[in-house]
Amino acid sequence: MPNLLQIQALSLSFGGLHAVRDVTLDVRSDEILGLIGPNGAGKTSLINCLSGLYRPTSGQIQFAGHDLARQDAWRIRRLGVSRTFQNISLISELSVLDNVLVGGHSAGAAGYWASVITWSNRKERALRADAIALCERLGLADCLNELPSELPYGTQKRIELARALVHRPDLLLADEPAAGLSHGEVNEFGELLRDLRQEMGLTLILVEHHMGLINAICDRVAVMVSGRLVALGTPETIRNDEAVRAAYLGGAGEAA
Ligand SMILES: Nc1ncnc2c1ncn2[C@@H]1O[C@H](COP(=O)(O)OP(=O)(O)OP(=O)(O)O)[C@@H](O)[C@H]1O
Repeated sequence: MPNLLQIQALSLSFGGLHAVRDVTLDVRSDEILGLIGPNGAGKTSLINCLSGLYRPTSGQIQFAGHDLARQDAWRIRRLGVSRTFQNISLISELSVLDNVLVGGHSAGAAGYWASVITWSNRKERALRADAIALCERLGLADCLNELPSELPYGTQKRIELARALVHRPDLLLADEPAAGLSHGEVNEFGELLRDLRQEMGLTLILVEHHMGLINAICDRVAVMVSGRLVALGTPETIRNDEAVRAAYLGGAGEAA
């Protein structure tokens, strides 16, 4: 499989704190790559660099022929990279459908309001139809007009996922999507991600502490410790890697 994303010698520092240290990593088209590591290992910081929320201190990020390392977040999103956040960030005053539509609008160059003014009605209608179809696919058809806060947590997670997928990204960065879900919901969510990868031709980077989910759906797993990439391989290889077990799996990661 060709590489969709190439991360080369990427580092990010906050003053003297090295959150990401010299990470080099290729992500293949259509793969699900798990990103694991203890708390504070730098997983979210790496994702934040990929999505343009943080500017890396040094290094390169090549995505489908574009250099992302010094791009603004909205431009990265328009190039086809989307993300979900550790903490659900839905807009409580908007309905489920409007929350999802905001995801489609924010892929525009100047953000939601400018695009509301400039988008043609035809594009608006197409986006709306697309958002409704996606909501139906994610099991949200019955709650399109409800407020997210009145819905169960697992449903809110699916709304967030719909919002990230509505502009049809090529790469989805999912930051702890299983956090807070029950055992059954985690399994369902994993199956959904795997199916969506197939249906939408998605490539996924999945930051997760839930090892059951990582083992169930990831093609490869990357392990970060103290900002560094310390191992990369199939879930089975990573499970049996002594150094990884010592650094991580024997500690925080075993719980899930
Ligand atoms: N904006 C920031 N300013 C200062 N330090 C930060 C900032 N963001 C992250 N850090 C620090 O960078 C390090 C890596 O944090 P990061 O959140 O990337 O780790 P993580 O692997 O995602 O952890 P967790 O699994 O707990 O989410 C931590 O020491 C954290 O405190």
